Amino acid sequence: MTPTTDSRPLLRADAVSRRFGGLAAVKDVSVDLHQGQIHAVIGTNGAGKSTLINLLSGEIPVSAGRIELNGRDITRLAQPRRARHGVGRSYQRTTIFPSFTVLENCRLCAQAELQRPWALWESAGRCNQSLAIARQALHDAGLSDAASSLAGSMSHGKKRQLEIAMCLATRPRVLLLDEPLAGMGSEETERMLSLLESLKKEHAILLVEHDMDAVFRVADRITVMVNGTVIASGDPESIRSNDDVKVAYLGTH
Ligand SMILES: Nc1ncnc2c1ncn2[C@@H]1O[C@H](COP(=O)(O)OP(=O)(O)OP(=O)(O)O)[C@@H](O)[C@H]1O
Repeated sequence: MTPTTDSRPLLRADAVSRRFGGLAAVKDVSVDLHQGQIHAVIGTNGAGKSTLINLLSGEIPVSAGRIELNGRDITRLAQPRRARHGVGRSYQRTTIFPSFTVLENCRLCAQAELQRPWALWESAGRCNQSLAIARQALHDAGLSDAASSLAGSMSHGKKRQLEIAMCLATRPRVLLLDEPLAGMGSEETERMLSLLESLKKEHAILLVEHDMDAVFRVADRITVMVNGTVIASGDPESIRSNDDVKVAYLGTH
């Protein structure tokens, strides 16, 4: 069920901006992420979408604006602390450890979140808590059957699924997903879209994605960025019929 917009957002960005020298990569952008919703951010190359994710995840600091998680100001928290408070992210490029098994990849993420860095390399069997979390993450990401496969030997689509599982192993409440469908075939895309639909029940999801068919199918809300600014935000129907969006992004009148 899609929540009403007056329910409290899990993550809220209020007029965030980020400059790189003379370039305003993100300008006064506000977005709300609610549990039960997929909020897609679309825009042309260089529009500022990945920078926005980096600002929300804490990878880079804002130049201006405020970010709240569940009503709490997290603007000044660095990425590791935001992650511990429930902000998880995936990256545009695959970030798995290819020579480890699928389960080990997830266990390392779970262990990092449990803050036992001194135990990072101990055998999986001895670390029951992180192992249980990792197995749950694999289950939620639909990868239980691949637990003992070498991560590097899997298909591109399964690797992207593993990245989601690794993110889930940090037990986030918010998922910031940067192009999870990139490079996928149609079958892999379908599997990922079903996964996103099931994950939104328990999470607030921000989806940056270039595959417009997919975005318009799964998004509950869409924000359109051009040159660092938001030109439109609303439900998919209102975005599809928005004249500014048609001209600036979809390329039609
Ligand atoms: N670390 C950085 N230093 C300087 N400029 C940057 C940095 N990161 C991003 N930019 C610039 O900020 C602008 C926005 O980049 P960003 O990667 O956020 O766009 P995007 O919408 O994610 O693009 P794409 O769809 O191609 O991934 C671009 O002009 C980019 O060159």
